[in-house]
Amino acid sequence: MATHRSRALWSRVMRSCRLPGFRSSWPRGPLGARHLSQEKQATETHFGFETVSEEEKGGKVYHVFESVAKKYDVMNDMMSFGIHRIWKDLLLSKMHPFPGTQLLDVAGGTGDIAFRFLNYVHEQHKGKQKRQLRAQQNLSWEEIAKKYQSEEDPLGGSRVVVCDINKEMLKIGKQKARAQGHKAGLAWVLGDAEELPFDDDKFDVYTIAFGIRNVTHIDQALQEAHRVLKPGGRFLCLEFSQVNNPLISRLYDLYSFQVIPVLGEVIAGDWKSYQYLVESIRQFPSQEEFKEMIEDAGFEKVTYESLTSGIVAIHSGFKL
Ligand SMILES: COc1cc(O)cc(C/C=C(\C)CC/C=C(\C)CC/C=C(\C)CC/C=C(\C)CC/C=C(\C)CC/C=C(\C)CC/C=C(\C)CC/C=C(\C)CC/C=C(\C)CCC=C(C)C)c1O
Ligand SMILES: C[S@@+](CC[C@H](N)C(=O)[O-])C[C@H]1O[C@@H](n2cnc3c(N)ncnc32)[C@H](O)[C@@H]1O
Repeated sequence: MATHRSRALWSRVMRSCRLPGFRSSWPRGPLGARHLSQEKQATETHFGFETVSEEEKGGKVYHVFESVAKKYDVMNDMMSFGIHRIWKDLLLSKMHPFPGTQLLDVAGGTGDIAFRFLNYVHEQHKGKQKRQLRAQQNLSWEEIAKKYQSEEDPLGGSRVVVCDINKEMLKIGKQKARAQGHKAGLAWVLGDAEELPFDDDKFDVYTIAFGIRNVTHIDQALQEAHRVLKPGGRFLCLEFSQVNNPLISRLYDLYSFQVIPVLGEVIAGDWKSYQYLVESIRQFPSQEEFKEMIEDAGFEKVTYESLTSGIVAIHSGFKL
């Protein structure tokens, strides 16, 4: 059994070695449309390096996340050596939510961004409470104790809605929320980024972390982000991007194609989903191309910051 498994693994490693080594020769662009004839562009898209119909793609993406949900968090720590945590923390520092912020985290999966948000606003609120108490000089110890124990909202009115298309990812997210003691200020909604189940002008911030790459019509998801944000609201996206240092790019490619699917097989028993992950990263537009797409959806003051040599980037835009 073990021999069969390791032989199968090895044959997959060898097959993956035949993949092109340089990103510049791979099809790029949000629809991977470079090789498609004009009349096919409306109905065909890519799923990793595979060309599939637009109708097929959603189901395939659903299957990937249904399959990886249970091992999703451990895989992220293993693949990125924990670096994905730093990227997510940086997204929160960039957001720097104000008291009362209403956040929508789309493709929120197992809740990493939402939990960071809740911890951030909780700490912020505690800090504010302490400063207020220090400023009130003549309080008795009873009054101080009462203020600490008061039923006041510990989040200062901030709320987060996690929206994801995948039931299994949300299920794991809810389990994590219970384990981490998050109850208040958090809602889970099953929904599609391309057709959000929310009214217009509802949220102060929209985040999407490692999600938009998986959406079939990225332009539609961006328009939906714009629709549900209040005027003055902010769009923030953390996503894989283009590495600009040639040496790091070469090592990263080697690591991506030779190591990540192997980790996927060994840890999650799922080579294909992790092959899809690395291929989908190569299909996603560069920092500048994605910036243009965000502007096309109506966002203004669009900027981005590349992190870890451009392995990922955080894009930001405002609905003005
Ligand atoms: C299905 O869809 C998904 C599933 C998911 O679970 C998650 C997602 C969404 C994704 C995330 C939330 C984040 C996931 C993170 C990543 C995909 C990885 C990002 C990668 C990094 C941060 C590491 C960057 C790596 C490099 C810059 C390349 C450096 C690489 C090397 C020195 C090794 C070169 C590799 C080879 C020569 C290939 C053969 C090597 C071996 C067989 C030995 C293996 C060696 C190691 C394991 C050690 C490698 C050491 C490093 C990579 C050190 C890196 C340190 C820094 C970058 C500071 C989702 O959509
Ligand atoms: C790589 S995970 C990211 C999860 C989380 N944001 C994080 O940073 O760990 C991608 C998520 O996107 C979700 N997703 C894919 N297509 C979607 C769509 N059309 N609408 C909403 N969520 C989608 C998947 O179900 C999955 O949970």
